[in-house]
Amino acid sequence: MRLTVDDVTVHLDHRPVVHDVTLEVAPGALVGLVGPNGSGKSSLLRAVYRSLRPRRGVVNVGGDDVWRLGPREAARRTAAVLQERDTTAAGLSVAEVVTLGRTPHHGMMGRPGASDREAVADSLKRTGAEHLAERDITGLSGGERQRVLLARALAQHPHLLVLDEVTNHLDIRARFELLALIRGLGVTTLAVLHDLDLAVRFCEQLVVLDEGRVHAAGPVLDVLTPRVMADVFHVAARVERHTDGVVRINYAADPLTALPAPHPVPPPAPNTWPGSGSGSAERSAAR
Ligand SMILES: Nc1ncnc2c1ncn2[C@@H]1O[C@H](COP(=O)(O)OP(=O)(O)OP(=O)(O)O)[C@@H](O)[C@H]1O
Repeated sequence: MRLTVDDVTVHLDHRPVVHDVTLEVAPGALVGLVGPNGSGKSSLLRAVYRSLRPRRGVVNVGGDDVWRLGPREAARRTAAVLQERDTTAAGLSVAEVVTLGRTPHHGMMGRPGASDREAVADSLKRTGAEHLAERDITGLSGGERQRVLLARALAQHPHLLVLDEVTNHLDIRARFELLALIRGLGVTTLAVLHDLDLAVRFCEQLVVLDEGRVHAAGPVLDVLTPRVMADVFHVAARVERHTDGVVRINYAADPLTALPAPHPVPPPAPNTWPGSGSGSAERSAAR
């Protein structure tokens, strides 16, 4: 399903923190929502997953304004994975936590049936968390826990997934694994990502928020120009597609002042490190 956010303004504490934001996520696409601290990313996301009512504007999922749907119908469409440590699940097994994702389908009082058990098993499998099913949720590592929370969201069978900094606190391998998993899901996803290096690698499209407004939106290479890197993120960097096809950020030697060279500098050839012996070969060749 398609997500459209149309002219949304969000107030917190009687002041606007998100101003007139319009954006779109095509069905099945993964769009990264990036921006500096305090730019309004989480507040905008809250308006999308129906936790903070916008002062103005419309959030539309699959053709319906989510703020006009009942909470249960909205929960059937949208699942959120957030960065906060969710203590409501303390004492539950992983399988029980993932089963909570089925609540919008069978209701608070309803008992999970065969289709719910199937959905739980399937989402544990898709997230590689089957082996954790009987573990207590509180005893998991940060990476394991994020997988389980993603499994709970998938068990909801959402049409839209919203993710708020789900890679925080994960080690580098776990970050790559989680984002590769999310990208492979094929579910329409809007993800707040703090780590720009991961955002450019895994998202085809980005929305850059700055001071609550959309500063730029579109394909990564069009959006993260040196100008935007400087004006919004206040660092000197170029975002480039390297010869291996991967988009990477090339930061200046001193990212706080100078721009890097226009093209990535190739890494030194093997055996040219000081003391490796080939330096002397080079020197003799130069003689
Ligand atoms: N509960 C609140 N009450 C009042 N102001 C808030 C509240 N939560 C956030 N804000 C303010 O709203 C603005 C946007 O905050 P928000 O958390 O949406 O930004 P963010 O881009 O997600 O930030 P970060 O990258 O630091 O997580 C900030 O100025 C913040 O101080």
